[in-house]
Amino acid sequence: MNNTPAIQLNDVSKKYDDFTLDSLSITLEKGLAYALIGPNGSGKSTIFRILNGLLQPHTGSIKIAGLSFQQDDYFIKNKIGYVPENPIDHGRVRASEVINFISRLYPRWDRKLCRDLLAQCEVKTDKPFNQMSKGMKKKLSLVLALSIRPEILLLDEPMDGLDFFSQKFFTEQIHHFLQQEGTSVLMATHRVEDIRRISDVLLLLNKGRFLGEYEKDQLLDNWKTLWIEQLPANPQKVAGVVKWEEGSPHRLVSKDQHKTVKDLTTSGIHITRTTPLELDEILQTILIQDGNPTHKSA
Ligand SMILES: Nc1ncnc2c1ncn2[C@@H]1O[C@H](COP(=O)(O)OP(=O)(O)OP(=O)(O)O)[C@@H](O)[C@H]1O
Repeated sequence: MNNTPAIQLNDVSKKYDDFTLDSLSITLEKGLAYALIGPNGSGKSTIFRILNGLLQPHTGSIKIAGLSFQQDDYFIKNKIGYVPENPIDHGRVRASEVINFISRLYPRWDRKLCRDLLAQCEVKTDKPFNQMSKGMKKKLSLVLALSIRPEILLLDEPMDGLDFFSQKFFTEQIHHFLQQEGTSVLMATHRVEDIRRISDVLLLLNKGRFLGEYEKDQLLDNWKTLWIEQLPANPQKVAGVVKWEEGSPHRLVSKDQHKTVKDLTTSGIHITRTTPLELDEILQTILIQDGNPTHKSA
């Protein structure tokens, strides 16, 4: 089996007047789904454009399936299915002509898959592109990206503008590619449902700075809310505690429930209840606090 990573970024940086993508080094393993998460303007689309070869970084090196753009631009582009945040504007050209044109650029183009996907998600191809609705354009963009039978799917807000049925339909298609075709996925999204349904690993970014990678299931297992009647003298010193709120009972949020339980038990503090945390609260806490415990009074 080929274990070459899907994507490797080493010390990649990009500078605009008021924004710097700061020395990003990450490795994305083959066959996994990664969610790129960060507030508006944190650099997600910039990373996608760099990965597509549309934007040159100021420093660093990029490998896609072990290949670099300098040596293998053509081979790399054949491997990537890209859904941009805003679909490319094809003006008055009909969707059928767009499909025809794109199909000739990709050697692995799957004509039957394209036809089936278009029929199932009800995209009509006889309309000029600029007369299609926002959701229809996004669906066409997804169908095109999947029909090239990509090794790597780069999805920038893929569900933005889609109705519920289409969201479900394309989530299933992405799962199919992940599980049956070994495709690797990198998806930028602000939607917690998409992170929950599609991703294995979360990559967190804030203001151009990479905060770290987290396995989604581990995050949900480790982060818990612990309810206690008696507050420790120094809650910030209890292992794993990232924030606490005074109340009756007091609420402790732990990023490592086992360590926190052990510490509290050693101090003789009784935990009345342990409850799960929503993924959005976990992500928000990591993004806002950047590792520093916070406290809310009653
Ligand atoms: N061509 C450009 N010239 C100057 N600044 C740019 C350019 N493109 C992006 N930026 C800036 O880079 C920063 C990151 O933008 P980017 O689009 O990568 O963020 P994002 O995380 O995708 O945001 P969002 O979640 O809102 O889509 C922003 O401050 C943006 O204004």
